[in-house]
Amino acid sequence: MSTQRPPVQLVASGDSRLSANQKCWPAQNALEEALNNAVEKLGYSVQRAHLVTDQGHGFIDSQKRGMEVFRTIAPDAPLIVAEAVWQYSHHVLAGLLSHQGPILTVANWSGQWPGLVGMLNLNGSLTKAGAEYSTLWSEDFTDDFFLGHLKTWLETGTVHHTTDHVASLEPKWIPQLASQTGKRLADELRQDKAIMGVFDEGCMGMFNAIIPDHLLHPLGVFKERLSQSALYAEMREVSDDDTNKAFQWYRDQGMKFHFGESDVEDLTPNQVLEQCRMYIAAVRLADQFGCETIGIQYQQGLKDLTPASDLVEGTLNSTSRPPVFDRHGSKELYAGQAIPHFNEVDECAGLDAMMIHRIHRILRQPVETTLHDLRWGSPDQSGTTTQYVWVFEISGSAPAEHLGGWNQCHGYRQPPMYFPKGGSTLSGVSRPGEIIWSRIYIADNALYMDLGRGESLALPPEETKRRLEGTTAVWPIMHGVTYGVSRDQMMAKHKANHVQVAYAEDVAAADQAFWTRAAMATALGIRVNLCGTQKDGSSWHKKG
Ligand SMILES: C[C@H](O)[C@@H](O)[C@@H](O)C(=O)CO
Repeated sequence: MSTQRPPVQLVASGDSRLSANQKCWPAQNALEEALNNAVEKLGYSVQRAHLVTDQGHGFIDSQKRGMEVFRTIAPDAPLIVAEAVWQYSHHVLAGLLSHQGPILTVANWSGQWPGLVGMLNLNGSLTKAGAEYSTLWSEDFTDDFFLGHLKTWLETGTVHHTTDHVASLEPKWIPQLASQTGKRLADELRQDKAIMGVFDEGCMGMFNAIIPDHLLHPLGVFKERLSQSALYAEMREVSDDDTNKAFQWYRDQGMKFHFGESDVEDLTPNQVLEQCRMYIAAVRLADQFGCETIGIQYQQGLKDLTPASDLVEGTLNSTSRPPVFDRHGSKELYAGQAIPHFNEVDECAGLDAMMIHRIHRILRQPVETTLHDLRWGSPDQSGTTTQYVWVFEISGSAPAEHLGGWNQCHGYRQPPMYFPKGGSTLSGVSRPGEIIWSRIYIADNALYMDLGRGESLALPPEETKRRLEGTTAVWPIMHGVTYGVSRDQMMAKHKANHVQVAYAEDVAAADQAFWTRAAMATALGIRVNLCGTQKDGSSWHKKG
């Protein structure tokens, strides 16, 4: 039956780090086997467009390799991009943008490696580029949701997901006070302007994370393009005394570093000292260039020079952090304030964080915010809730305030396959509370914001352990619930790399912050989508 039809082509984009590609290859192999079985059951066949190399993995591991592979693929062939791992979108973007046949991105519903995140990054990048694609996910590729959609794609070349949980915001829905505050804050930003410091744009092929200047400038936000070499040079200027004081500060606050002996496998005090230097250097550069927010790319370039920047990033996002003085020791910089940091230079998240800070400051709500990956999700097995619980997790840091304070924070070594020079994570479990979640993304040459409400839940230790062990246990986690948005709705509408989260004191305060953000974003010209429902299940449009 299958022999009559041309085979579906399959490509797999990977990391650019050989160590990660080799370690994660077995998971990709297992995904492809299950996926091939599903396609074959439906009467079609799959052909891999590139083979396993003598390096011991079958991933496209660079843009160059991606272009070579795509030169061999018939331009109109049906094409699946299958992802079980974190991948760099630019490896395959060039080929996908000129491909004329139907494209399907697929990930396995597994937290083991960030494959879902990799696929979502690719989806966001294709969306920004205006490319047509369909997308699917599955736990074992035998469920009806997956097989039904796969059949449709094989037969018609597209899959449609209903997104009726999303409403395009009409300004008249916004309550008056929130509308006025949001508009005032937007006017201030446009009038006074603000600087976003970007340490090496284009982190890890995240095309979707780069906001084109012509979309950013009308908001009053301008990029200062900084270099990670400048950060490294500034680190070398930080005195041993200042470095040691910062290290002592973490210990005095009760942060628990999990040290070992081996620099290759374990976290060592020297790695943390280097991170303290980086933290001080980053604050000084932010001050020198007048940045309201900064983003450090870190994984490429910096990872071969110094330990990972996560501890730095989480610390910058915390209001309570080691004091930093200028080089002469005369003036404390950004005293009493967090300096919002957008990990992996996700500029969309950076813009969002900047808005959150301005809004939550005025509303006297917690300003600390972070992005997370939509890493995985699983129904709660502890009997605490019947709501679907996401694993919001990011690759190394969250603000200490989210994790319940510094004495609840743990510093573990970053996984060696990603970070050869180690570095401490800023890990822990996010405290329970009401949250506002959001994601800014680019489509149709415009900025969009999806906005929703939800909750960070407390789950018993065994359930937390299950979730950590099902993902990357050394990274910080939030047990996230999204009001009125199911797992598949959340996935289908996700066109960003990350999800941004901020807390508010209670339901009313969170709703107020939600509406004020909607108002500020609208006044800035960002197109806002309200997702899901209020906490009590009622729709957003009835309010206001
Ligand atoms: C270390 C990995 O490469 C991470 O960067 C990846 O899982 C992400 O967090 C992507 O947002």
